[in-house]
Amino acid sequence: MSGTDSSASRSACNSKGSMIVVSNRLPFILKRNDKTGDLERKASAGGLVTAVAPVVIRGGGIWVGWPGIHLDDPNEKIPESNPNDKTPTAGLLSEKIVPIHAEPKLFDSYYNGCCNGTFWPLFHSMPDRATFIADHWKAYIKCNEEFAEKTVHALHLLKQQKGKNGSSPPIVWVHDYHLMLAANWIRQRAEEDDIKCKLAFFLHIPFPPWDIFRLFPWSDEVLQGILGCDMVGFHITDYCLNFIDCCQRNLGCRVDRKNLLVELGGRTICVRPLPIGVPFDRFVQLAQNAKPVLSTNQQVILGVDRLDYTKGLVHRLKAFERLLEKYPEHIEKVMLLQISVPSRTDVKEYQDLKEEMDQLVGRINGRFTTPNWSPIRYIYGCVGQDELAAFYRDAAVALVTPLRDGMNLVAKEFVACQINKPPGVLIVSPFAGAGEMMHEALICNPYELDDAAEVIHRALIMPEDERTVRMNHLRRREQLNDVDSWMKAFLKAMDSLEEEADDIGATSMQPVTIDDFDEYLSKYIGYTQKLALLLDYDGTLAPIAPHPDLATLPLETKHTLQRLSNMSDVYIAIISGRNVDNVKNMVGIEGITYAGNHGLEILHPDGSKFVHPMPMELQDAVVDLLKALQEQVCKDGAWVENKGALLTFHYRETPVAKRAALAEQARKLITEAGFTPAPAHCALEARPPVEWDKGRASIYILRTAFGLDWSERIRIIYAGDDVTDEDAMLALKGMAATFRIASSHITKTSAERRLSSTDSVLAMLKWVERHFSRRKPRANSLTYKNARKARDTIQMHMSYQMPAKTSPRHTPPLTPDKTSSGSESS
Ligand SMILES: O=P(O)(O)OC[C@H]1O[C@H](O[C@H]2O[C@H](CO)[C@@H](O)[C@H](O)[C@H]2O)[C@H](O)[C@@H](O)[C@@H]1O
Repeated sequence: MSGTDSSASRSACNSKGSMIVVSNRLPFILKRNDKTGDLERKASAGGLVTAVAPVVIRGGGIWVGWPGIHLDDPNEKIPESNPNDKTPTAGLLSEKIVPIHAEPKLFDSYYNGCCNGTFWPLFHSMPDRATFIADHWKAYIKCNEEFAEKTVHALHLLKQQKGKNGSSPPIVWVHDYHLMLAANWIRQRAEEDDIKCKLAFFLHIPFPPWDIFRLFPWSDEVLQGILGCDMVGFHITDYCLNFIDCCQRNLGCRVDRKNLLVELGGRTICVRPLPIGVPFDRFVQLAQNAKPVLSTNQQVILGVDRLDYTKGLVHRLKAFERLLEKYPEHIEKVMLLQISVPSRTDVKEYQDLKEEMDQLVGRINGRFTTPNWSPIRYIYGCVGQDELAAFYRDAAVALVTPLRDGMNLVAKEFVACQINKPPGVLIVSPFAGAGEMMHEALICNPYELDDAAEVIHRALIMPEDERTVRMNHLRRREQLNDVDSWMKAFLKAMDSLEEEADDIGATSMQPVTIDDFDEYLSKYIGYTQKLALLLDYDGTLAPIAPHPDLATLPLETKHTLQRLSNMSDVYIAIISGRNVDNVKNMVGIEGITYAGNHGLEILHPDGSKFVHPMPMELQDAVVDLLKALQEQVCKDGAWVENKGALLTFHYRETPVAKRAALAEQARKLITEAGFTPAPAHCALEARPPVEWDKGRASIYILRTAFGLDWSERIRIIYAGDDVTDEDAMLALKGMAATFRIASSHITKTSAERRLSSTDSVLAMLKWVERHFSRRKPRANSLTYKNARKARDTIQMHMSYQMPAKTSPRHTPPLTPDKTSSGSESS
């Protein structure tokens, strides 16, 4: 028995039957010892094997697969594992192995021809790279028959061992695109032999949309083969829906998209998203123990991939080149470390890709290299687990930008190894399964080189607190959803098959009764323990009025907010462009957080205040600008609101015909004074040249003001109506449900949803109230004590600089800057 004894394996063996795993390869490969001529096992350290092998071993199950070598004598005995082997497969006795033997030419046609020449590119939505050759397909059928036959043999072996009235029926779990036909034959043969079993299939690569899938001439057979199972698993819901769509269109199956069910020949097949994870704790351990291998003070951008055309490596290098063109400030400051693991090296396409990569690396290095620095360090080869963990741990940015990928475990391994403080940033392609769940990563379309360069730039300059919040979320999710929990989810799905399979008739007829918030927010909030509500004031909570003093909070909104503020699990901050005392006055609720001047001042519920430091020259500049605006543009009803650190030039009461000219004049004055003019509703905000906005303020509030314990499940909602709210929506992208309030469609927004008015905001708040209403009121102010502690301990990193009038806005340092920390006063 191996040392690995996962909780998934223990739960699998409480009451369940055995498991037979069927995969193209066994969980180890056989090699012949050059000297002795004996066969030896070479163990696999992959995450999948780590999770699945213990379950098979503990349940007395069997593994069916190809041993990685063509044996002259198919009866040659499979050796036991080496006594020093500590990997999870060590306990898999040779009697629990059923090896596949196939004639080498046939196997080549099946494996290289059909699996990797046809299904691999087609299922990755790259049909131009796919070949459709009848002989390859015939070989695929033959090999799948062989796998099915050997699996039925394994079922017989189990039946003999357990006796006729033994435990519950075994689970037969067929893996991946190599074996899409096997399940149907296993079912038929098992039925003929009167052997009961539950059949499952899991696809590790994407399942393509119908328009791509139907290009395969024998696509119906593939679907029928998979539908031989009771349960079919994919990484993400999109692939499930693609599969269901194909079943309906190709085979005319009755389907239920809501409950993910397909009906064929009187049987109901459950389709389930089962996103795979990584052995999180193992990677943490590796990262803790690995010695540093990167001796550089440059920011390292890391890429780790098999050298495969699906991984977008050429696009990645070009995006990096674009970054250096657009942002030369990164020259000599950053380095792209690309590790490309050799793969399918005897296939022409892969050889061509290697050639292209070699040339591109040479060209980019040739173009940008300086005497002290080369932009790309390229490793073509394998790296050990320890070294890999060190790369993951010490990289500033991980670039995971495949053109298409079933899941992508590099993204997850990177996150697991990010144990350093402050952490790095993950960039993921939306075309990887990982991109669907890792919301807090920066999303980057690898095809759009300019945008990719922008995203890399954003990652390189991302403030420390934003990096920390994003990485905390990412790590927590991956720790919860590690490979063991994937295994558990699979076993649970197999357990509940009977109940779910009965549902198709009943559920597909049910009318949809849920409203918009139910659809969007309940999915997002789910069983959340805590909710952070970040709300803008003017135009969001209060309708726009002719004058700021008249923009009062509607009573119903006030009462709803009041009740929400008394709920133990709801945390509220009002984040406004008004000055903080003014907005607190307008809202008039005690015990919540107020941020004024777009977050430059933050008033905590306990009365203490955070004030972003404002150097003298900037204070003087505000006074000068106020004077200039008052003297030159405060006419025809226009006026300046003096908010202390900030100014707003209002022209709502100016006749429409005169507004544009007046606003233009004001814009000039604001720019000349070294401030940034930001358009608001009939107003121009003069924003100081500081890297602090509603985005940074939101992150600060979430991290410190609320005193939240991030090991709990926390959800965030942000709502705002203004361009200044876009800063927050961008900073919270992927981490929050975001609403932009606008009466009509807006083209440029980072928000996920639009709400048409302040009335819709109230409706949303009431939805939240209903959702959380069964919880107890806040007992004491312990939370705020925690918050105070958190604020006291956090290092704020911000600095001001009065820029030369034409220079870009100042970027705060990435390392703690003790001389310019924000001030806290009670
Ligand atoms: O961040 P917010 O809470 O949305 O504040 C943005 C600005 O709101 C106020 O001005 C706007 O609302 C006024 C009242 O409805 C309206 O008269 C004006 O035309 C709007 O621009 C406030 O006066 C500003 O200080 C805020 O920056």
